[in-house]
Amino acid sequence: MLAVAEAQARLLALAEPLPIETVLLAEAAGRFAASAVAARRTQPAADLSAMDGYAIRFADLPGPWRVVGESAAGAGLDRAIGAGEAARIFTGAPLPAGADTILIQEETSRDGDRVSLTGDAPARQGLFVRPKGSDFTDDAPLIAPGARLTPARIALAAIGGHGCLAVRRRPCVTILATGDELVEPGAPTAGVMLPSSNGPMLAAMLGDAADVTLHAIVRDDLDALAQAITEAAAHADILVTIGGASVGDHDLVRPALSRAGAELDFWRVAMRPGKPLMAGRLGGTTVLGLPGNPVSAFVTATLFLRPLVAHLAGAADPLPTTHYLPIADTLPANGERAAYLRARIADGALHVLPDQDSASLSTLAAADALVIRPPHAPALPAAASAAFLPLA
Ligand SMILES: Nc1nc2c(c(=O)[nH]1)N[C@H]1C(S)=C(S)[C@@H](COP(=O)(O)OP(=O)(O)OC[C@H]3O[C@@H](n4cnc5c(N)ncnc54)[C@H](O)[C@@H]3O)O[C@H]1N2
Ligand code: MOO
Repeated sequence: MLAVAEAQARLLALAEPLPIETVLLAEAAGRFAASAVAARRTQPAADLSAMDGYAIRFADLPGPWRVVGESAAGAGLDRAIGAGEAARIFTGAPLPAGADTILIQEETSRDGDRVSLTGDAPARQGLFVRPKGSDFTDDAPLIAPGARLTPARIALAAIGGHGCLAVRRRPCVTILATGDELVEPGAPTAGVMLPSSNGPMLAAMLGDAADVTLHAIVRDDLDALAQAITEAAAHADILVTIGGASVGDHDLVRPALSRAGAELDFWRVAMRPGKPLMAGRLGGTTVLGLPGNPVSAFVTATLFLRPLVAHLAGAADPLPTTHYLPIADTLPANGERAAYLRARIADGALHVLPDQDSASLSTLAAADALVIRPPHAPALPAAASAAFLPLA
C-alpha cells in the first residue's frame, strides 16, 4: 500500500496543468494565476488624504489657517499651499503641493475662510496622509504564479490596472457512480435501494473549481461500466468513479478500466477510510476511482480529487493545508494506515466524534475537521497538539 503523500505525488504527476485562457476579473474567482501579475500603475497615484478635513503644513501648527481652496477625490487643487494656508480636503483627494498633514474636521472649527484647531493637534507630520506608492508601485509583483485568485487578490489585480487575468482552463470533471443498489437522489428507494449521495457530495466539494458532469448511475455490469467509462473519459479531463473499488465480486471498476484501455498507476493507499483508492490514465483523461463508502469518498476527494483539480487549474500548492489545535481527549495509538477522524471544533479544541464508521454521513455532517493520525502514531494525550484539515 502506498503512503498518502506518495500517492498524492503520483496522482499529480499523472497530468499537466491545462492550457491558459484569459478571463474577466468577475469570472476569475477561485481560479489560479497562470502567470505572475505585476502592477500596471502606482497606488496611490499621488499623496492622498485618508480623512475629511483640512490639508495644512505641520510647521504652521497650532494655526489658525486661511482656507484657499478645495481638493476632492478625483480632482485636486491647482495651486500650492503657502505659510498659514489650508485647503479643504476630502477622503481620497490628492494632497495639494506644500501641504504635508491633515487636520480632521472634527478637531477644527470653521468661520468663513478661517479654520482653527479646537481639538487635538495632529501628533506628527504626515498624519492621515497616504503617501504615493504606499500600497505598491508600478511594476511591483502583485500575485505570484499559481496563487489562488481570492476576492482580495482579484481586488488587488483590479486596482493594479488589470481588467482580466490569465488563468488555466477550468477542468471538466465527470462523476460516475456505480452500484446496483443506487438510485438517483430524490428517486423512490424500494427495498434495500439507496440514493447515490456521493454524486451530489462530490459535485458540491468541487463547487466552481471545475465544470462538473454527474453521469447517470451505472449498474454492476462489466460491459456497461467499461462502455460508460470509455464514453465519459472522452469528454473529461478527470473521470471520477465511485464505488466498486474494493475486492468484492461486484467491484468491477478495476476490470472495467482495464477493459476500457486505462493504465492503472496505483490501487490502495495506506489510509483509513479510503484504502481502495485507485488512479490511472485513460487517453488524455486522469481517472480517479474513489471507494463507495460515503466518508471514504469524502476523505479521498479531500486529499486527492480536490488537489488534482487544483493542480490541473494551475495551483502552485494544490494540497490541503494542515492546521493544528489541541485535542480534547486522549487518542489511542494508530495502526499502519493514516487515519482521518471526524471531529468538532469547540472551545479551541478538537473533539473527535464517537462514531467513525465510514458509512456514517450524520457524523460527517456534524464534523468541522478531519484529525490526521499518521501511520503508527503513538497515543496522543489530551491537550496535545493535533494536525487537522478544516472542513468547509
Ligand atoms: N473483504 C474486503 N472488503 C472490503 C474491503 C477490503 O479490503 N476487503 N475494503 C473495505 C473498504 S476500506 C471500503 S472503503 C469499501 C469500498 O468499497 P467499494 O469502493 O468497492 O464500494 P462499494 O462496495 O461499491 O460500496 C461500498 C458502500 O458504499 C455505498 N455506496 C457506494 N456508492 C455510493 C454512492 N454513490 N452513494 C452512497 N453510497 C454509496 C454502498 O452501498 C456500500 O454500502 O469496501 C470495504 N470492503
Ligand atoms: O477504508 Mo474504507 O475506506 O474502510 O472505509
